[in-house]
Amino acid sequence: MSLSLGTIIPRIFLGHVNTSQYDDVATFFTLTHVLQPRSCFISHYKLPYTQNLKTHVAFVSKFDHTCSYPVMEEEADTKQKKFDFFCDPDEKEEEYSKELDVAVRAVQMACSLCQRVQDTLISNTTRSRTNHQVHSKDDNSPVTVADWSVQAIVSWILSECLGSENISIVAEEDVQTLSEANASGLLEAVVETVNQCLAEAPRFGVQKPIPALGTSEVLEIIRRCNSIGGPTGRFWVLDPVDGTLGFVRGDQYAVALALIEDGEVVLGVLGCPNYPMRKEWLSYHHRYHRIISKLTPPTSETWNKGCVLYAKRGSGKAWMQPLLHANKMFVWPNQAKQVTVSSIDNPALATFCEPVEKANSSHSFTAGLAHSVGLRKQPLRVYSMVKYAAIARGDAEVFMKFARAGYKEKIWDHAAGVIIIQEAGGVVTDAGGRPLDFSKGLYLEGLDRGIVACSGSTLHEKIIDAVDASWGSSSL
Ligand SMILES: Nc1ncnc2c1ncn2[C@@H]1O[C@H](COP(=O)(O)OS(=O)(=O)O)[C@@H](OP(=O)(O)O)[C@H]1O
Ligand SMILES: [Mg+2]
Repeated sequence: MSLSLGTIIPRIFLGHVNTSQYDDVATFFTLTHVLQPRSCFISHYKLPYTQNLKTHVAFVSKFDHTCSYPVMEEEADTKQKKFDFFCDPDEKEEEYSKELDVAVRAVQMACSLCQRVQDTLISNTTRSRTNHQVHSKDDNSPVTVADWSVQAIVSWILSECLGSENISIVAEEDVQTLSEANASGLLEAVVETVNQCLAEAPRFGVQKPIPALGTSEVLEIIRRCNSIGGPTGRFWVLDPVDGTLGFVRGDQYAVALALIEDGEVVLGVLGCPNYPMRKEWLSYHHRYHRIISKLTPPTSETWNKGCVLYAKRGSGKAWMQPLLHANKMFVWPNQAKQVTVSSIDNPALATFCEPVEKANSSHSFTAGLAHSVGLRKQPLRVYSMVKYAAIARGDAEVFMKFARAGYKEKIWDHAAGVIIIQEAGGVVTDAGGRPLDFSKGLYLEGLDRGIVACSGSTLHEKIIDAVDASWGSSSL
């Protein structure tokens, strides 16, 4: 077993630790009754130990709490017994805990990075923004320093904390633009943004890189997020800045990270840095919220705008944390509260949300559906996966998206949001009522017409029936 940042140590462990990357070779003895829960993370590259073979001291840490524990020597014939203990049924509950913990910290850091970049973007003039900070992709959608920088830091944190040999990531950005000869200014800005963010890592309980990352390392950590997904194995899915249009306009956007195993989403983490303190403000452009926040500054005790939502498959629970305040230390679970979907099932009282851009979803088709099922309120048009967050938090009841024919939905635009809604008690399917299929590579292949997410099955069934009834006469 070789140790690195993020190595998991069973509470009961017998064996030798190969620390060949360091000066010493440590003999590692059983860690008996030392940790609750039964696993911990090594947060120091160096594992100090005494020369005394009977009483070793391991410095272990579950991110924030660095402690030292006496380690007792064990007899070799107890090995099997210890192994059985390690595989007890409680282990199930621990499944993906380490991944979730790391993913939430990564998304918290990403949100902090994005807030900084968005503040700079909207305070700069339109001219300088166009020239330096916002770029167009081949499909004319915008991409910013924040997209590449978030991809870099998430890639770095997952690899450092979970072991790079196990990390496979599907993510939205590639390094083509950054690698072009005329992109040196942009690349420099990305490297600076990445290092500025990672310098803050200890506040989030993550070790920072020493020395800071160089240009080629930053390019490499972005580039290696080039997995293509598929039906088997484990891979992460990242949308570094979902709703980039909302982001550059100073409005809503999200950071979305999910873990997929054998084609199923098993973890979802969704950062919504501009989620307002009051749900009614979702329907206003974010600049109103900025003005209001300035008039009534939040105290450290109140829930500021912005949150991170997360859920583990099969837990039946979804959670929400506030973003970490400046100068505060992240201590798990960082004031997390459970969230559940709304109990409203009367369409007349329900709120439905949809994409802001009518190019992304037919507003006229959803208006017809809304009318036929009796949804009476104005649609809530919000950029990005913040719509999924609104359903999971109980702030809206329905989300519908009907893209133009031929558009293929990407897995990173939905994975994190889908599992969070499902674990919060809601339902998400395609317009034929079938689950979204994350096992077919980068796209939601086979998606039937559109996506319908609801707080409950009553509303969901009504909408699915209405789609069938009106599809033939639609122009989609
Ligand atoms: N033509 C078309 N049709 C459907 N969907 C599209 C289309 N073009 C882009 N996209 C994807 O939509 C993501 C933006 O989120 P939304 O779909 O919620 O739209 S909106 O931003 O609120 O208008 C957006 O995510 P980001 O690229 O991360 O911003 C895209 O992946
Ligand atoms: Mg997206």
